[in-house]
Amino acid sequence: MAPVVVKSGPTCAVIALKCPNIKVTIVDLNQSRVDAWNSSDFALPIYEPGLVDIVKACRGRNLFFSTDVDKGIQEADLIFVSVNTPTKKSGVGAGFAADLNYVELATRRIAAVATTSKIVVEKSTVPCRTAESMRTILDANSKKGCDFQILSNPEFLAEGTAINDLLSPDRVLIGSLQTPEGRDACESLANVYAHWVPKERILTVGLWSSELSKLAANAMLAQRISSINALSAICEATGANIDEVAYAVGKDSRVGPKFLKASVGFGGSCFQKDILNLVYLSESLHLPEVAAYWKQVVQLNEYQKRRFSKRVVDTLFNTITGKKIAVLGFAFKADTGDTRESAAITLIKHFQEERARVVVYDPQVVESQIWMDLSEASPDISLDQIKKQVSIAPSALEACHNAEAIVIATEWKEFREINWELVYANMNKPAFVFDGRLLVDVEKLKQIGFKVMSIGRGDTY
Ligand SMILES: NC(=O)C1=CN([C@@H]2O[C@H](COP(=O)(O)OP(=O)(O)OC[C@H]3O[C@@H](n4cnc5c(N)ncnc54)[C@H](O)[C@@H]3O)[C@@H](O)[C@H]2O)C=CC1
Ligand SMILES: O=C(O)[C@H]1O[C@H](OP(=O)(O)OP(=O)(O)OC[C@H]2O[C@@H](n3ccc(=O)[nH]c3=O)[C@H](O)[C@@H]2O)[C@H](O)[C@@H](O)[C@@H]1O
Repeated sequence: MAPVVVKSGPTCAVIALKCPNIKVTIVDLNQSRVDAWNSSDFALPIYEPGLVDIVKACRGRNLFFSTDVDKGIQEADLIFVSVNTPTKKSGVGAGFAADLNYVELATRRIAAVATTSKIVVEKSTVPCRTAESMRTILDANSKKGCDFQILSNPEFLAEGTAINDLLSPDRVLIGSLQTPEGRDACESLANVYAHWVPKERILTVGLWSSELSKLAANAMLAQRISSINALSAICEATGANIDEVAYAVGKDSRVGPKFLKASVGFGGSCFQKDILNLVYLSESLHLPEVAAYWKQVVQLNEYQKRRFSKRVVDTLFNTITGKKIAVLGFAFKADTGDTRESAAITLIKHFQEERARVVVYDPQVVESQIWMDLSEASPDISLDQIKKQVSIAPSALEACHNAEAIVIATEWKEFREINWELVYANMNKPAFVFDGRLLVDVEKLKQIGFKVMSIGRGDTY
């Protein structure tokens, strides 16, 4: 069997690793990304722990990367469509609905060039019933004798832990039409995963349930973070400690301990996008109360970021104008170079508005990405103007030099291991640490002399 993949590097690299008898070709229109996947020094387009070893083991054996989309489609029996589905920026549903243009274009291309029957797998996160639109396009445009079966197979990996998530998934979900042909297609895909995933973890359901389950899973994960972040505000006002509250609540097996870490706000390319998508779906279905419920998860997240920035300003004697603030971390979480919807972008924008001087350090995010994100966040300000206020440091130590305050925006492990005595010696006094990730040892830093403010702790100053 020869699946071809429209994008989705980590997933398909793991399929190639675990299924040496399957030829996997990842096709992407983006030449520079494909060049990076094929680069001789394995400088891959994304940073993901463990990925490079898999690509080293499989590339050229049964894993190939190409921009020749048409050839990839023609050779494949199984096609994963994993193109981007961002939030629409204009037109009907702008700011909420998913932009399905890339999915539609990829589907039309499959219909146009396929000369044999295929199983087309919807891997992108999409609104409920998108598979129906894909089937309509394929049926209306296919050649005689070409039959297309559409499956939904949502991706549940998280960035930074993608390889582990893929190697030992909690579940693999496959949705299909409940027709004999639909069930056969479902079994073919299940057989691919069965190379390494225990059978009881491969769940097969109807198409629409599968599509909705993906949005539901992300919405419920993000809802837990907004719930704990809402409680963090109460902790700060009362002297309770959010880590202790999360621990106590998470011990109830009905709640569970995961995804209860209070933070400066969730980021990443999917949580906000997928919840807004769910909000739009609910509104389209004339369910305004349901829409309002999910919308609040995103609104609370915005509030959390604003609340944190305000606490910085309030604590620094109500003004940060001209003060140097070191922002440690720019990625939306640790162990990734991805910055999409990162809380750091919003915080820096707030600090810019207060006319502070900001120095950023992140161990993985490249400089050009930081400048691009900050420019996009402040479209009315030129990059030259931004660079007068913001600079990028090559290490955490240098970022903190002569700063009045440190803001921890990403939970990189190396920030836990900083030489805090040295950092303190080189800072202006009083030296403040604002921990947006509950990362530092508060007591240790206080002993050194720092004034420490943690999310969800009112007693740490
Ligand atoms: N990034 C993640 O960790 C996860 C992403 N997802 C979902 O997977 C989908 C893809 O997400 P990302 O990989 O983050 O997006 P991305 O924006 O990083 O990559 C999408 C790629 O698709 C390519 N592309 C677009 N149209 C194409 C076409 N017609 N033919 C060939 N290539 C085409 C683009 O050049 C781009 O490189 C989204 O629906 C997202 O919600 C789901 C779970 C996890
Ligand atoms: O659809 C997707 O794209 C993916 O979205 C998330 O994965 P991801 O965004 O990569 O990373 P998460 O670990 O979920 O973190 C998201 C954000 O929440 C924050 N977070 C996470 C957990 C927590 O307890 N507290 C918290 O603030 C993280 O720092 C990060 O900013 C989901 O966890 C994946 O299951 C899903 O496949």
